[in-house]
Amino acid sequence: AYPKLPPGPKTLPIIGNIHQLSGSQPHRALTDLAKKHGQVMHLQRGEVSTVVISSAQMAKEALKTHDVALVNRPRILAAQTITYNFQDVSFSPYGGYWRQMRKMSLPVNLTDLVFALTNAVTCRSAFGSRCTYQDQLVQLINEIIEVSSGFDISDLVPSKKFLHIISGTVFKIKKLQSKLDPIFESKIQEHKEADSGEDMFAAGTDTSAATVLWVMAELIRNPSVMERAQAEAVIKETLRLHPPVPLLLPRECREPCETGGYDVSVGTRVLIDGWAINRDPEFWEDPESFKPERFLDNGIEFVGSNFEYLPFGGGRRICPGIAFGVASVDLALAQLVSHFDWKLPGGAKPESLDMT
Ligand code: HEM
Repeated sequence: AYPKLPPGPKTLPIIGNIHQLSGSQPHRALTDLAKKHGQVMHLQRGEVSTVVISSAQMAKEALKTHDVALVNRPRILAAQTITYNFQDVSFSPYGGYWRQMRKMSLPVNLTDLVFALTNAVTCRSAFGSRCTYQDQLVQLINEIIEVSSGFDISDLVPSKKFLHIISGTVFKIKKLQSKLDPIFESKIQEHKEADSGEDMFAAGTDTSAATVLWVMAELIRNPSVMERAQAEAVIKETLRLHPPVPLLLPRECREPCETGGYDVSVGTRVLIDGWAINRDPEFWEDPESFKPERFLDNGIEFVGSNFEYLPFGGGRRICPGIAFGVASVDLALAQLVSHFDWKLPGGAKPESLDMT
């Protein structure tokens, strides 16, 4: 017998439904289609048979009941190339290697990391871009701090120039300068030649950064929230309305299963529309409004046990970076919100912010 496929829009020859998904925000197109065809919907995207899930109840079936059946990722070409044949966590097939990779942890030198962080922040603010020579720069800055501490002979006996030469200080400083200059030169050169596209791309795809920016946008539009900002509730509400990975990462069926009464066969791509689910009026009162208060006492957590809230996905392939991601967002926001008042330039109205 033929498998019982979920309902879906009519397909065209060869392309199937691709024409209905063009544009930069497929989650919005999928959410609109699901309103017509249902919370479990079938689409043909070229050769790829795809099931789209757009409700908490169906997401629970997919991520909990059928977690093992739907635990694989599709073999996306870009991922295959960039990760040298799926050697990363996100796209490696389910199995021993993936399990090992998820567990992997390394000892770190916290001092180096913190230094690198503050340096990276400074570097980005000063130059507007990432530092190619960050390691060398950190090393150089350490040495510069050492010779600038005011305890060098040249600082203690400033008038006796010959001492500065004999002690080697002058030579040391000149050497530091000769190492530092080319780094600054190359930064200036890069800046002149910059096609800022790459940077924009990096920033746009960085989940934590995207979250911080969305929080800031929401706080500018909702100044009263800014005052009584309960950081975690604000972050949760922002991730509800603006999940940086709105369709989670795609799954691929590895064992036949049934979702919502429909058959899902091996090889079918399964997309979970977190964006639609996070805004489902059945669960969320006034779902389009930014109201962090709703998270103060609803007990909803990031960890994927509430299937009406899926910013980090769920099941075995849930995001392993939740704690890290939330901490980074929290850290950045604490700096931004507590030290500055934020308004739009030129007296622009907060309502004029483009929230798409
Ligand atoms: C606000 C920040 C972040 C958001 C919203 C986010 C969201 C997500 C989502 C939706 C998935 C797909 C889960 C699924 O398929 O059910 C995912 C997977 C993943 N995330 Fe995150 N993420 C964030 C930060 C991070 C950070 C900081 C790291 C690493 C330090 C990270 C590492 C990963 C990895 C490795 C996977 C693939 C897991 C697997 O396939 O087994 N994420 N993330």
